[in-house]
Amino acid sequence: MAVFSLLASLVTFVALFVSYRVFLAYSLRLKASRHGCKPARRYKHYDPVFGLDIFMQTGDAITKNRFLIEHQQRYDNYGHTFEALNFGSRAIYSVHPDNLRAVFSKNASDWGIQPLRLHNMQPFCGTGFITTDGPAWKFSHDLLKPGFHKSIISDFAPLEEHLQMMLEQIPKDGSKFDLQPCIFKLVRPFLNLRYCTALTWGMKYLDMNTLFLFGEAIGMLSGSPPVHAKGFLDAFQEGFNGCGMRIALGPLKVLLPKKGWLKACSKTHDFADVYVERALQYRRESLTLQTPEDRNKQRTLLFNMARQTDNRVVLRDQIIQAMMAASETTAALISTVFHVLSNHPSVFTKLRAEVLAIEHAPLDFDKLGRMKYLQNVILETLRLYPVFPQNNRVALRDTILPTGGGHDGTSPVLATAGTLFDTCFATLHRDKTIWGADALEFRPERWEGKSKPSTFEFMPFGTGLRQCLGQQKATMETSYIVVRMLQEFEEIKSEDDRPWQGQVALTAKNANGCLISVRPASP
Ligand code: HEM
Repeated sequence: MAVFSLLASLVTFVALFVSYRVFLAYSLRLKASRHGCKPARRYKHYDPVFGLDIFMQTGDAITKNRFLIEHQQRYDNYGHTFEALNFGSRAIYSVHPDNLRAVFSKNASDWGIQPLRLHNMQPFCGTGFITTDGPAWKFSHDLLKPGFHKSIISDFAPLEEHLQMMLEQIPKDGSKFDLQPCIFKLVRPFLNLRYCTALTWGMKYLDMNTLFLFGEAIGMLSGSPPVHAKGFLDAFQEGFNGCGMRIALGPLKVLLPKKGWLKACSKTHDFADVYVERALQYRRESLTLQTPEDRNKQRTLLFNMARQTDNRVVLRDQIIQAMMAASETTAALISTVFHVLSNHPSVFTKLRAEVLAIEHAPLDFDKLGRMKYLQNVILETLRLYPVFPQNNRVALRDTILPTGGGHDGTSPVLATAGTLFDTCFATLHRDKTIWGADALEFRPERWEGKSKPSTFEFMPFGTGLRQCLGQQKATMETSYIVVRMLQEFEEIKSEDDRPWQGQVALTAKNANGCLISVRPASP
């Protein structure tokens, strides 16, 4: 009797569940047809159940530095918008500006990142602007924002100091060298100390971003890291990579070993806690901090957050996430600018003329900002080689993308809650329907005309509420380094015939480095 009643309950449950699913499917279809929605073109999967083939192809493309090419080919084959399976769930791939407007701006509250990231990244970096949506994101954003004020990020003195050390070491006899690792040491937040000590030239242990983030170049200038930083660099990298792997592997992440990763997370926390304690101490003493050195301590991003909260976990989470956001970004941009300049002598000559015209007067934000050709070179570099080439969101509720559906790809597309939206800025920025027939050419002059691309046609720093807070800092530091290098060298020549090949982790840089030779400016 008990078995019978158990069976009956089970059957009722299954019937209710099936009816609910049917009702859901029906109401969704109704909603879709009411808005004229049609499905987008379907990716032809070999695995039609989970779509593991696309996952494997993407992994293979990453290891062969063909990730961006693979994406471009998919869009060439399927058009601006298509759908595919993502571990059995639905994913919509789109580089259509109207869809980007919907996802990043108009209907941005329908889309988020928390369901994708928080559970995968929390042990490493907790809750912050990278891992949350809604009020939690807003809280983090508001904490960070004051730390990016122009008055804080416009001091180029530390950058010049580090640049001088690099300049001393650059071979000036016309021999070829790789500028990329050198630049990465200049502005990269975290240096692999083992790698740096192995280099015979370049600036040792320098770090612009850690200075900005928490006020210390982690032992780089002295050549030995402080005790609390021992092992930190490896731990941070392992923790960060572990987050990326967990997101990429989706449900397969259970296969990843956890113990080592958690240890790396904990090591990263211990390191960050040291700076959090210091920032809180400055907060307590802030009224008595009077000297210029003290005021410098107050210019860090962490101190600016500690002014607003004394919650240690909040501060730790934010500063680790800020380290992640800053990681390799400016360095990748600077290094790519030199790649293009060394490969385009006429651009180099034109830019150098602009640089020489300002003579050696001190450089500041306004002066650099007014150098039109310089800014156009940077924009054009970000167009063809965006540092963040790809981005994604997940639908938090049922919502509609304005285009991409039906045979001609112009009907709206229904995205049900949980649908992944994936876009590729590298493809968007090379779209001939937006940029014209010469879209693949590096031509800074294209930015001189009156008609500028819309925010949804060119978005190297993202757009909408989550737009990059470090944009001005990154572009001004890049401007500064480029101007100073062109003051120092009258020729920067490429020593590499290979094209730029995107090595994509979170950011993209040239897999082949930046092999150049230089000729110092005649006195
Ligand atoms: C060339 C350099 C850089 C590029 C191309 C870049 C790009 C981006 C992009 C595309 C986003 C939006 C992410 C999204 O919508 O999901 C973003 C957000 C952000 N970036 Fe950058 N970034 C750069 C440098 C930096 C630097 C140096 C910092 C300094 C710490 C920084 C801090 C941030 C922050 C805090 C956010 C999140 C803003 C928010 O959600 O409120 N970025 N960045």
